[in-house]
Amino acid sequence: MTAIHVVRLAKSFTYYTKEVGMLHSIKNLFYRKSLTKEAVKNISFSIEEGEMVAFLGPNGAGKTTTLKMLSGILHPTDGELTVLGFKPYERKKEFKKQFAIVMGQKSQLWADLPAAESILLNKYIYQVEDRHYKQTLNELVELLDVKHIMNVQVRRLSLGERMKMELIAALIHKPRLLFLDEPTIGLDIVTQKRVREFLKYYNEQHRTTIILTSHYMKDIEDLCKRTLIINDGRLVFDGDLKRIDDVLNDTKIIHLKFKQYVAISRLQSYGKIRHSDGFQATLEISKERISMASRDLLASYPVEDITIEDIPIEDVVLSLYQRDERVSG
Ligand SMILES: Nc1ncnc2c1ncn2[C@@H]1O[C@H](COP(=O)(O)OP(=O)(O)OP(=O)(O)O)[C@@H](O)[C@H]1O
Repeated sequence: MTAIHVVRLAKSFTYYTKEVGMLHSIKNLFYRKSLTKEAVKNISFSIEEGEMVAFLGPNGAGKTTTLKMLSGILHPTDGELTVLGFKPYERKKEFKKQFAIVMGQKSQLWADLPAAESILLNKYIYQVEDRHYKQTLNELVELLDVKHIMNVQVRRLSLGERMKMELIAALIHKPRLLFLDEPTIGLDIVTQKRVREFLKYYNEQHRTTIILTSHYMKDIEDLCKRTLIINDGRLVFDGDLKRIDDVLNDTKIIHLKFKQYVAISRLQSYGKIRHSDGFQATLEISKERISMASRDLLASYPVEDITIEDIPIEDVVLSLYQRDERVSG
């Protein structure tokens, strides 16, 4: 079943500029210059129930605006939008019961109370039956290993502990759709991994549709088979991020360590030189030529060590932000 269906969705904001100074303030009483910002420009996509999809893009690309339209906070300017069979902007009670939002940078728990109290409050807001509440709470508490801190004031919890509580509070009513906005931001590597493992397991067990934004590529690589990339309000990539390298990038990186000095000019014919000091060199060589070039380098120069790497996925994604056309992966 399709969870989210979006056709030519668009959102523009009209806002007013105001110059500084008394004279301008008086002028503004009679005349205000209005500007229009097209934050989301005719994007179309569908997400099936149970999918875990990443939503990426540079700052100001239109991610939050899109997520706000999907959750009913903003009304679209144009286009069609169906989420779990509802028009989100109608804000029906039944729709609100079926999704949850977790934001890494903004807590939804009462800071002065233990998380258990906020979670209980959500039970009443979402009218979760006692039996289901106990069952879900036990499952989540066990999976996230937080039994010992359920009654600690939220403001006393570490960032990682708080994020686990945010997840429990968001999932206590078993939403069918979960929006995760930077869920691992600021967490140490071990806790990031723990949160990722939990999300993966939870998605597999409950088939909850999850949309995730994150600046950590590891989150996306580990969790999402599908990534939507938005740039300047347009959808520029829809596919598996692992495939983005095949589609967009035709080079690899080769690191060389020499036993003796090798002049930079002798390496230029192999490809683009990223760095060279005579004893170490880093080159970008086309994927087609990489095996021949490495054989040749080993045979012709006093090579002590050689490693071949893919271009980091962050760099490939960055190159996509600088292009205009859409790419499929
Ligand atoms: N209420 C508003 N009025 C005017 N412009 C807005 C409004 N909300 C967002 N914008 C503009 O729309 C564009 C998209 O903003 P949005 O917050 O969706 O980006 P984003 O991809 O979530 O960025 P970030 O990663 O920085 O959070 C930005 O240029 C932003 O300044």
